[in-house]
Amino acid sequence: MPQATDGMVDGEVDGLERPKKDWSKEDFRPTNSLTQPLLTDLYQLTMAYAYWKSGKKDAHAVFDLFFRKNPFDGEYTIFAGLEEVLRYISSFHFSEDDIRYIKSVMPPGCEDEFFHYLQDLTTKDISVYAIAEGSVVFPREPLVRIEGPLPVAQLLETTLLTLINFPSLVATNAARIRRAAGEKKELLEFGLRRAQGPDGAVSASKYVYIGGFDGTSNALAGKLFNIPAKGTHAHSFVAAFTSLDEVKNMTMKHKESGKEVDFLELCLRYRSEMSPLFRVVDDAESGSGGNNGELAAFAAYAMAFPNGFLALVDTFDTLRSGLLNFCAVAKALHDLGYAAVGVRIDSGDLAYLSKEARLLFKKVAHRFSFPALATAKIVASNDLKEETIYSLNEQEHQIDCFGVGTHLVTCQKQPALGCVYKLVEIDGQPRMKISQDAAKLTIPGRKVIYRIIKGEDEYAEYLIDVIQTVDEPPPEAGKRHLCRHPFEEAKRTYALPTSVECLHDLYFQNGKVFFEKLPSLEELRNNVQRNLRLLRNDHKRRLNPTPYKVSVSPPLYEYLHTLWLASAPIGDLY
Ligand SMILES: Nc1ncnc2c1ncn2[C@@H]1O[C@H](COP(=O)(O)OP(=O)(O)OP(=O)(O)O)[C@@H](O)[C@H]1O
Ligand SMILES: O=P(O)(O)OC[C@H]1O[C@H](OP(=O)(O)OP(=O)(O)O)[C@H](O)[C@@H]1O
Ligand SMILES: O=C(O)c1cccnc1
Ligand SMILES: [Mg+2]
Repeated sequence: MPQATDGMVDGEVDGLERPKKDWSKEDFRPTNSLTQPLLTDLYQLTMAYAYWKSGKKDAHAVFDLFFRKNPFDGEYTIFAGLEEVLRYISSFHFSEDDIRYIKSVMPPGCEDEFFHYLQDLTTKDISVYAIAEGSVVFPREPLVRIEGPLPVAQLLETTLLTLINFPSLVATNAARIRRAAGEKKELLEFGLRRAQGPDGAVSASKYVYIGGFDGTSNALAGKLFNIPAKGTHAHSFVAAFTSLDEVKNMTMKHKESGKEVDFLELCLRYRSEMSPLFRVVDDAESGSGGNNGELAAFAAYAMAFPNGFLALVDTFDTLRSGLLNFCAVAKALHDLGYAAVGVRIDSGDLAYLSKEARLLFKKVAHRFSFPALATAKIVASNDLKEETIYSLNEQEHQIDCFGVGTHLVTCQKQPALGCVYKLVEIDGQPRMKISQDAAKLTIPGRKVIYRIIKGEDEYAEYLIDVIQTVDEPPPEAGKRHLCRHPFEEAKRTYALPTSVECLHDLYFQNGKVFFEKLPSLEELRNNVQRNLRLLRNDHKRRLNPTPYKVSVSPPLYEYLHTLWLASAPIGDLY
């Protein structure tokens, strides 16, 4: 049985050096077999037919995928899902069975030749430009730019959106919870049972790891993505033991000497000696102190995992039973040469109970010459969310590890990110979706984003992003660059870059994925932390964060406004 040195029972992957990702060894297909060309809205297929029918099958289209508002009342988003997009695009193909189905649902009268066209359709003429996965991104920035034949690029819309919206949302949620908890705390994802189905769960486990969580209870996600799989135990394990008789006469050997002792007897002796510190009268017969079933469960778990003993202490009474039973078993383990790990608290006032637990650990550590107990790990769970963690911080909690499930994986505070996919150019002609609401205008044409960075090394920070047309020269380090608000004329600023990063890169062309540009999950996780370090604190704070500036270059401003005026009809008042 693999055991974690940090006490959580965990999978073998943790603690091992992770080898550099070798993509050639992978079957580069979508993780979820539901990710296939038919996983789209029917209207993509009907539009593809109408494009084909009207002679637009070879029109060259450019689509931008972007969102308009950051989630969770925040001012940043973590971009995630690109690898799955590439897995999907590179394996895109309609099966014969798909074609039969499409024929059956398309309006009657569609020409047969279209279905032959669909059957032979590939993404070999599609190019995918994107921002690196794990980057911090902002409203209106094209996260992905798809170029290629109109019907094919159109058919990708819905699937790409579903492959990016949830991953980016849940990775952002995780990054926010990491920020609330602080760098030093351990964060575990416990959401599988409450997630929106198997894909919601597995995706969440993957992307919250990228966002800054340390591990997951989801064993399949651990296996699929090499994420540390970790966990404690449930209330059912405690409830399954009702009396001390169930672990009576079980002996345990000393780790070094091999000397055998009656483990339960040792636990009972310590419980009795410790009970005054817990202000209970310990009487194993009447059960007036620590609950006997609970002690039996803890003893059984400790015997199974002597190096990884972490007890769920809130089944009966955290202060009077759970913590007492834990300390007694921990001391018995200590006598046998093992180190207990800690406790999990899953109900009640988590700040108060964690502080009381720490005090009791310190008292027992001192009284029983058992110093390691003073720093035993305290895990907390129970409906945790970002706000609760901030509140627990204010109350000076003593929690070392947060187990977070429902709110994290379902993104209860904001259950969807609103990425959209808009046509911005066709056959070299710019396209713009006009709206009364300036925030909803699309920025036309093929564009690229530059991120202007101020300062170096530990003083480096993101200053402003500037969207330009692909033909413009990039901003240069050390040269003032004029950046304009995309829609408000008076809002302009000069920015002086110390360095400039081009955010877009080419990831797929001529049917080939540029694997050398794809990071491993570990590298993605590091990329998120690097990006967040470079983002100023005022953009990241919880309350009323400052919006990060996303600007356009003067030529793009002119281009966009000329097109806007040309496209907006003029009214006639009379
Ligand atoms: N000190 C605290 N400050 C702020 N929120 C807390 C604190 N302690 C716990 N919470 C949160 O308060 C909520 C308590 O949930 P709830 O009222 O269901 O109580 P419970 O402890 O689960 O009780 P029960 O055992 O009766 O189900 C949880 O969402 C938990 O995360
Ligand atoms: O509260 P969440 O953030 O969703 O975290 C996951 C929850 O799932 C478990 O509870 P459950 O009652 O299902 O089982 P248990 O017996 O292990 O507590 C765990 O104890 C947490 O309370
Ligand atoms: O391992 C745990 O403690 C765990 C796993 C899933 C859900 N709640 C808790
Ligand atoms: Mg629970």
